[in-house]
Amino acid sequence: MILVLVEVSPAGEAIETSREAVTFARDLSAAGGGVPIDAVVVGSPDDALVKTLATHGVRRVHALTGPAYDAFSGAAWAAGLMAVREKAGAVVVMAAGTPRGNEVLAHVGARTGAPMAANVISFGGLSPFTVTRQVVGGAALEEMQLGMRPAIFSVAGHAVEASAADVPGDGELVVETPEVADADLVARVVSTEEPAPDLSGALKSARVVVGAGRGAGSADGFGELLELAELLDAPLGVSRVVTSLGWRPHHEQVGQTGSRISPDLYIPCGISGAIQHWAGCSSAKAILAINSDPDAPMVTKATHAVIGDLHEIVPAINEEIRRRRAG
Ligand SMILES: Cc1cc2nc3c(=O)[nH]c(=O)nc-3n(C[C@H](O)[C@H](O)[C@H](O)COP(=O)(O)OP(=O)(O)OC[C@H]3O[C@@H](n4cnc5c(N)ncnc54)[C@H](O)[C@@H]3O)c2cc1C
Repeated sequence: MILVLVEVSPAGEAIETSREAVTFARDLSAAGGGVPIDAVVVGSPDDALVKTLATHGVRRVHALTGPAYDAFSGAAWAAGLMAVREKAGAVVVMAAGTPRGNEVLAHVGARTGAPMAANVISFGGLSPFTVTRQVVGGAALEEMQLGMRPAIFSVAGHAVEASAADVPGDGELVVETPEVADADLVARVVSTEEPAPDLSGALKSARVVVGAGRGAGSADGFGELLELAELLDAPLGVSRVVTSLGWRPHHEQVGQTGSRISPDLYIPCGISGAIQHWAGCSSAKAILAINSDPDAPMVTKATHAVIGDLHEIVPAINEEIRRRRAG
């Protein structure tokens, strides 16, 4: 049996990436000759959720209930998943590659001693059980063999498109109340708050983005860069160093842990082009790098580059734009 942890939204629906994981499980099931797929959800699912999972091919929906499951705890969810797995004999344990999915599966891996592959995008065969997964924030792919059972892996978001099965599953609801040790409840969510409003929208959809990195020099070093951004009607996008130092707000960050941008023109000034920054800007159609180091990765990858001090080059560009517009 293939066991898939399905995360449920506050509205009581299976989240899209979990439905993608179930869709991925169907391919595995077919490769294994029709291995049944069971889902584990935390809490009491309503009929609509059970029906949705059945539509996606799920045979049984195991609902983990009890006070231990009132709030998220990676260890407690893993204990529940393990209890269902031992009772029902799963050979594969999966989840969506969300922060929670990866955390819970890491606990399952630690408890079983089996390796866990995070953010898998495809599987290459059952013997040996081989998967391909994203590493370095999606910048590289790695092939991994999962020789032990259960095979444990999470599915990277949007690696497959969630879809209904040709033949729906039975969708039988099984209520589970597994024992959870006190030690598994030590780290659990005690309160939640609404996320801050997403202010990065302009950055993600901009045609031109002016970038600024450590080369700006200090929190006071952004004057001419902001001026260039205003002249080009472009938002400012910055590196993580800049946000970590508190020079600019986090919603301006570009990269693996910031916004992914795809403008017609990106103008990174004083940004080295570390792989985590590149992950967020590599879709730019053209890059004009301004940097004092001719060997900086951003310079070597750029469409065009100006080598020198940004505090001299950017004011000169601003001046030229103003002069041409005045003319
Ligand atoms: C898990 C993880 C996630 C991360 N996520 C992100 C992310 O989302 N986004 C991100 O940006 N980083 C991210 N990082 C950090 C990343 O590895 C780099 O440390 C960061 O991008 C470097 O920022 P920087 O280019 O501004 O600084 P530096 O690497 O220090 O580069 C500064 C550049 O400025 C140039 N320079 C200096 N002075 C001048 C001047 N006067 N004029 C012109 N050029 C000048 C230098 O030649 C150099 O190329 C992440 C790191 C980790 C480990």
